[in-house]
Amino acid sequence: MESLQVQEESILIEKVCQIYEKLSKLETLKPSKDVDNLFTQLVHACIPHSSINIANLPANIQEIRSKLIRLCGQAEGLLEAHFSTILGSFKNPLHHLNIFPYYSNYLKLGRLEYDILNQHYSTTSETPKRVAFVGSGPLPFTSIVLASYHLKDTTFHNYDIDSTANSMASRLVSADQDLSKRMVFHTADIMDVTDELKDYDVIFLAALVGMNMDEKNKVIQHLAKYMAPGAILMLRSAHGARAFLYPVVDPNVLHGFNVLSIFHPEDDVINSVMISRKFVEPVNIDNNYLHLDIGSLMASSCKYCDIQPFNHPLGHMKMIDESM
Ligand SMILES: C[S@@+](CC[C@H](N)C(=O)[O-])C[C@H]1O[C@@H](n2cnc3c(N)ncnc32)[C@H](O)[C@@H]1O
Repeated sequence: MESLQVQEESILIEKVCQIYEKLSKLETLKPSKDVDNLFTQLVHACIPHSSINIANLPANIQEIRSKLIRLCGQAEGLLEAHFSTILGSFKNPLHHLNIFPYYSNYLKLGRLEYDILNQHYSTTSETPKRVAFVGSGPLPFTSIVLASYHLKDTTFHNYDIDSTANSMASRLVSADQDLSKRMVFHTADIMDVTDELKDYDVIFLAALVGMNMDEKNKVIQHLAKYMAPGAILMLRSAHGARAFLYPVVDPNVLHGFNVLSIFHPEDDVINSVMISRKFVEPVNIDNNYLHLDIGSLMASSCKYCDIQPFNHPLGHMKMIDESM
């Protein structure tokens, strides 16, 4: 690695550790000038470094990273609850969403996720009718943005383990004729939700559900078990130094799914977007049933990892899934 890059990365790591030290000493992570200032510094420090490979960092930095991700998750939850409370005081909260400082980021992320979903969802012009968002929180902006601007006939089922988050979230849409009917809220740990998961054409998994690799993989394997064959799983991950802020989803552990593409934004959208499709029915090859597990055969690069299947050894396999 170039010495300049090594130098830049050690400056970044020094800065991240300094910010972590200050955040970890704060009484509370509720929105305040100090908290906002520290997180703004953290985001501005991380965004430019998309080439750093977090997996190569030493154990002590990895430990700081996993603690920092939890602090970021806590602060995000408190920030969303704070603004959801303010928005809930308006007659129609949906007319005031832009008071949230990162609303434009959600508009961009929603557009990005919609475009990627649109590209892979289906060769026919149909759109998903039932979408679940897992980890919707007190400010379910992704569901609101998709329902308002992109998927106007789709019903959104929002799952959150926290009943307070759900009552705050449902308050935001209750005054709206359309969204009050198309936004449903379920209070549950997603790990306890089983059969109903097969009812969804698309499931979004929030970045903050599963705060480390093990927890994230447990949720993904649970979804793999209960989702309908061919249904789409949209995941939020992180790339480069953005992985100091959010958990990373490793495409190679998505057993049960074909990873169709991964997009790493270069602008101020923090999350990477990964789209995958649950395996279709087993394919009968000369009477030996075989699950289509080409995920592990996939080649992937970085930047825009539009994962293309190799000419895999079973090339003669009849693909039920038209998008292969
Ligand atoms: C604060 S929101 C933030 C969503 C954020 N925009 C994202 O993409 O992650 C994350 C929510 O996930 C919820 N959550 C965490 N683990 C969960 C689980 N196992 N089942 C359902 N909801 C969960 C938390 O209660 C929290 O409200």
